[in-house]
Amino acid sequence: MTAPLLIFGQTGQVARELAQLAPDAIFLSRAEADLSNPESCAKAIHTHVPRAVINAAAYTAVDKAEEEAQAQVINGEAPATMARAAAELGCPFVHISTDYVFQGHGDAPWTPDDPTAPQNAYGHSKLAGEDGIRASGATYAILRTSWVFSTHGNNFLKTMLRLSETRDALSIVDDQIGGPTPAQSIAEACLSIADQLQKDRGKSGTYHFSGAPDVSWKEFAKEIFDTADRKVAVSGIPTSNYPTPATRPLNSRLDCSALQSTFGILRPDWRIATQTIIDQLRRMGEIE
Ligand SMILES: NC(=O)C1=CN([C@@H]2O[C@H](COP(=O)(O)OP(=O)(O)OC[C@H]3O[C@@H](n4cnc5c(N)ncnc54)[C@H](OP(=O)(O)O)[C@@H]3O)[C@@H](O)[C@H]2O)C=CC1
Ligand SMILES: Cc1cn([C@H]2C[C@H](O)[C@@H](COP(=O)(O)OP(=O)(O)O[C@H]3O[C@@H](C)C(=O)[C@@H](O)[C@H]3O)O2)c(=O)[nH]c1=O
Ligand SMILES: [Mg+2]
Repeated sequence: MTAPLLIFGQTGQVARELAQLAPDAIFLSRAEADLSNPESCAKAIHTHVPRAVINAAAYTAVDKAEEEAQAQVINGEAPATMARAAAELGCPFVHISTDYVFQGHGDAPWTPDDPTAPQNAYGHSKLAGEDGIRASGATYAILRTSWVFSTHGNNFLKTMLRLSETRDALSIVDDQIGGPTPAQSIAEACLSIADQLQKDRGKSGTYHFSGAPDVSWKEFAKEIFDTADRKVAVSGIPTSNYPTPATRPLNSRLDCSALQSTFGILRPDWRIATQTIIDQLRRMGEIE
């Protein structure tokens, strides 16, 4: 019998897509492994002796993270502790990180080696997790992605569809640019990376992965409304006109070429997934 694939997270956007693609994997809920108790996560890895570990759990409420110390433990300490346990067993560790580790100046796509400078507490917590994993001694892949959306959970696409039920005009920031990324594509990438790392530990490292083309949140919103046949007038506003507790980077473009050359994984066109997800939400009766 081959050892199982062990996945932290069960209810999140990426975790649910992983469950579709890898039904035989073991998925750990918060009750089974609570990331606010990192040792419980290390223990789970030692109990299951997996062939690889994927961490799809995280604290993702960006504004709330500004005042919740828990985010630092869940995103910072837990992944580092998991990676050390994986190193002890010699199994690869695949982890998802974020564009929010970057400062966000300029307009060039960030490469994996570019200097990081998070602008908010969530970004700091995710960078701490990355640093801990890189220092763990594990064979690892840190996959930085951005603007994740799917039929499940909380995401910008679902927020826009919800707002369109009651609003005929919306103001959306048009000076934050990035790549919306379907959760399903991230799940596919994580599974392929886990398999490839098992065969070739030399691929260990930090990589970028986001949907193409890069757009502003306003352009993403417009595509969502066009695709779902919603009549909403969208006007672009600068970030300064949409104050939030957490500062977001303006330039979230990610250079994904290293992932392509090392793992053969291409950027997905997020417009195709937008159509697919809206069709699915209709079939599920969640939208008209
Ligand atoms: N969402 C986005 O736009 C982006 C996400 N990312 C990263 O991608 C990864 C996946 O994100 P996504 O799928 O959107 O996340 P979601 O917010 O959809 O899901 C988060 C998951 O983490 C679990 N979780 C949260 N806290 C704990 C805890 N203390 N112990 C155990 N499990 C916990 C949640 O479980 P429960 O249901 O019990 O709360 C849930 O299953 C994360 O690492 C995130 O940082 C990167 C860039 C963009
Ligand atoms: C609802 C709304 C949002 N916005 C803006 C606010 C923000 O800049 C942008 C997106 O809003 P959100 O709250 O979805 O963004 P946010 O939760 O910050 O999304 C981020 O989540 C974390 C987990 C990540 O790692 C990032 O990659 C990114 O996806 O849209 C408007 O301009 N008008 C609106 O009516
Ligand atoms: Mg959010």
